[in-house]
Amino acid sequence: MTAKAKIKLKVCGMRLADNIIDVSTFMPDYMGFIFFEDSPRFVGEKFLLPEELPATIERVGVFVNKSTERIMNLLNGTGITTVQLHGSETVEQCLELRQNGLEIIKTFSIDDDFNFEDTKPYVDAVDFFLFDTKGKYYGGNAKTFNWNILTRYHQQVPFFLSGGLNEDNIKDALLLKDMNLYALDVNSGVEHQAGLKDLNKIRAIINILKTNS
Ligand SMILES: O=C(O)c1ccccc1N[C@@H]1O[C@H](COP(=O)(O)O)[C@@H](O)[C@H]1O
Repeated sequence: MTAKAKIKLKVCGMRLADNIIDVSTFMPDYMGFIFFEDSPRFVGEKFLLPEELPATIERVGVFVNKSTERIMNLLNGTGITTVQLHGSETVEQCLELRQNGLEIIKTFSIDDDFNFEDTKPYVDAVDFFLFDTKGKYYGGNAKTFNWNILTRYHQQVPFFLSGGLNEDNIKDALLLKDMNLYALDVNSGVEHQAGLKDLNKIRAIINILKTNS
């Protein structure tokens, strides 16, 4: 019998060097950096990661409807090799970015009417899906969706779960682990203010993950 893999943690929306280093002491599996100008968590045009950031923490660039050329330019010199595509990016663009050596996380915004057939064309073009709550904003809506909808998911591609995750609901999110859940993605639910993460909330989440997965 093979042991089930531990559910991974991604802390997204990081932008301030000191806060990045402080959060890195908890060793989340992934950290996300938002390259979307309209977000309060936008990292800015000339973003560079602090050199002290441990190499074992995977870095993810989050983009919304940017061209491949623009994504490659923005990532140049950052060392980021995974992208989270959080808009209506096509299968063709996912393949193109893969050909440029990037790992692909493709987001789908979920509401009660979401049809998981829409994810099928992407199966061979991405590494992971990310299921986030459909809301007013592209991301960072701070709301959960009805996770029961995931029973309709075909489970071919491992997925990140996001949308309003926090220390009060993360234990329930872990109950999805038999559905090809790969990682939990926290953002606004662990903040003092947009882009500034609360270390106590991160610590609480790490402890819940340690004792429940
Ligand atoms: O956080 C943002 O401002 C943002 C803007 C544009 C695209 C994605 C964004 N964040 C992503 O949204 C989800 C859910 O966040 P939350 O937990 O509901 O705050 C998460 O994957 C972030 O990466």
